[in-house]
Amino acid sequence: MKLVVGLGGVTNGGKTTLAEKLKKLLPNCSIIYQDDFFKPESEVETNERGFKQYDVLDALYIEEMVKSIHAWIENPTSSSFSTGDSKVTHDNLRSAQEIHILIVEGFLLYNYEPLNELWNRRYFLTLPYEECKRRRSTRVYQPADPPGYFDGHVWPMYLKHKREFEEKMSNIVYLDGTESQEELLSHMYNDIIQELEIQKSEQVTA
Ligand SMILES: Nc1ncnc2c1ncn2[C@@H]1O[C@H](COP(=O)(O)OP(=O)(O)OP(=O)(O)O)[C@@H](O)[C@H]1O
Ligand SMILES: NC(=O)c1ccc[n+]([C@@H]2O[C@H](CO)[C@@H](O)[C@H]2O)c1
Repeated sequence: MKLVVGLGGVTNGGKTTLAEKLKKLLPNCSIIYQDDFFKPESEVETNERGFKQYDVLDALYIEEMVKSIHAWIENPTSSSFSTGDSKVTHDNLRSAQEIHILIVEGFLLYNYEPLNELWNRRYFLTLPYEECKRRRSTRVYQPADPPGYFDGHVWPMYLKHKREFEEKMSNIVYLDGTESQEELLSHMYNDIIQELEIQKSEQVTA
């Protein structure tokens, strides 16, 4: 059984932290990081205000990411998807060897149509503007955010993309990024376990 999980959400919402904690708990769990598919700086466009356009699909080799997801679906045990040591704690997950879970984490997952048929479950981490801006100001990207970048590019693009996918899809599980890491972990873990149980019962009845 394979489960492809989208963990989307706002920048600095805690996606990487949460994905890595989940991987330790879930059986045969791999992660694909959308940030690994950014184009080099020289290929990212600059707008008339001098802002590099990083928070748009065009800044990413998104087709390569789609290929990586397909490669995992074809062969989830391949060595290019490290699964680490998981501790299967849930009693009902007896046949853990047969379960393979892929978490794809990224800030722009639900605005690219070819990806939308791949998700078994979609999550989306949110933060209020102030908290997002505060967390982002403590991070150093390569290249670093120039002054005014958050208000002039990052946040408006976040709102635009969120509005666009919300017009088209409704089955998204929202996670409040201001909750503690433990709360977020247990929320998402329990939800994934439930989803696995549903898939298992569907397999039995099929
Ligand atoms: N639940 C939480 N509560 C408070 N702070 C958190 C929480 N989860 C993560 N953080 C902190 O927020 C910052 C961003 O976390 P993380 O790198 O996991 O986010 P991200 O969504 O992957 O970010 P990005 O994709 O923009 O790089 C880090 O400093 C992290 O320690
Ligand atoms: N990884 C990169 O190349 C890079 C460079 C500049 C900015 N970013 C930011 O990463 C966030 C997504 O995690 C986006 O908000 C980008 O602005 C990434």
